Amino acid sequence: MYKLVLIRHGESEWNKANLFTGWMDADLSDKGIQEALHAGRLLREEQFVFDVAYTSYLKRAIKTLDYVLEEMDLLWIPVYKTWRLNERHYGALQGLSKTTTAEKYGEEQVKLWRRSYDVLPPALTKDDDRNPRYDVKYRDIDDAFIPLTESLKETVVRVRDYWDKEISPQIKAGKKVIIAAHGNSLRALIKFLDNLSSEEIIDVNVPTGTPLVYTLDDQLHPIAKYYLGSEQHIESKIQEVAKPDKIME
Ligand SMILES: Cc1ccc(S(=O)(=O)Nc2cc3c(c(O)c2O)C(=O)c2ccccc2C3=O)cc1
Repeated sequence: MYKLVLIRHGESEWNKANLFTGWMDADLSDKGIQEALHAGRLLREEQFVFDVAYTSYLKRAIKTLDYVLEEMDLLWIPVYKTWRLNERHYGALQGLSKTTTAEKYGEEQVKLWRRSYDVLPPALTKDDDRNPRYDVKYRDIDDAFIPLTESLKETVVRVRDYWDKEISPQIKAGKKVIIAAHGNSLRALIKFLDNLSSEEIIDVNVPTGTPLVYTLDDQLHPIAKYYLGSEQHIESKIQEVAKPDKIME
């Protein structure tokens, strides 16, 4: 049996402004920093220990992990950063507000996108300065892997690829793993971990800054999972992300 801990980054400045973020590298808000510190304290109090950590190339997840590991006095463990754990790419919606999105694309289109698993938002054009190709973080990545838009379906493919090749062998080797990532990259992981359909995953929404603890069997199938924290705290975090105008990223 193995334990695996997942944590969605704390609130970012763009979450606070309610803007589509995706691969834009928004920083944590003060509230997001406090969420990360609180998660680290909870994990320390429950005497969790990790041997290795994974996160994305985006600072809101990297810093969440850093604050958690600092609270646990585990800044010394290996941390692997990968674009494959990045948030879902929202294409040309990145940077838009709820009002602008509805004005530009209409309420009906927004309703369709919200409940879809494989519908692509409008793509960035190659010359758009938001194209990850122009970001030094992704300079070593083949053009074929650089997204100009993604649906959750594409996010599942890249997250599963990394899970199968890098993370699951470490867990099977007995390493205690924590993954700090994003709303949709964690939904992608949960989809195949829990063997959920593309309809079931639409309603899954991971609270921010709240450790999700999995117990996995020898084949890495979930036996149990629970959120760490007081019942009241967990309920309030679940309510926070359940609000209809909160994007799941
Ligand atoms: C920045 C922002 C835009 C729209 C909203 S919303 O109140 O309409 N709720 C909403 C909207 C969406 C989404 C959503 O979860 C949501 O709550 C999406 O998941 C989504 C996924 C891919 C493309 C578009 C969307 C989407 O427009 C909230 C915040």
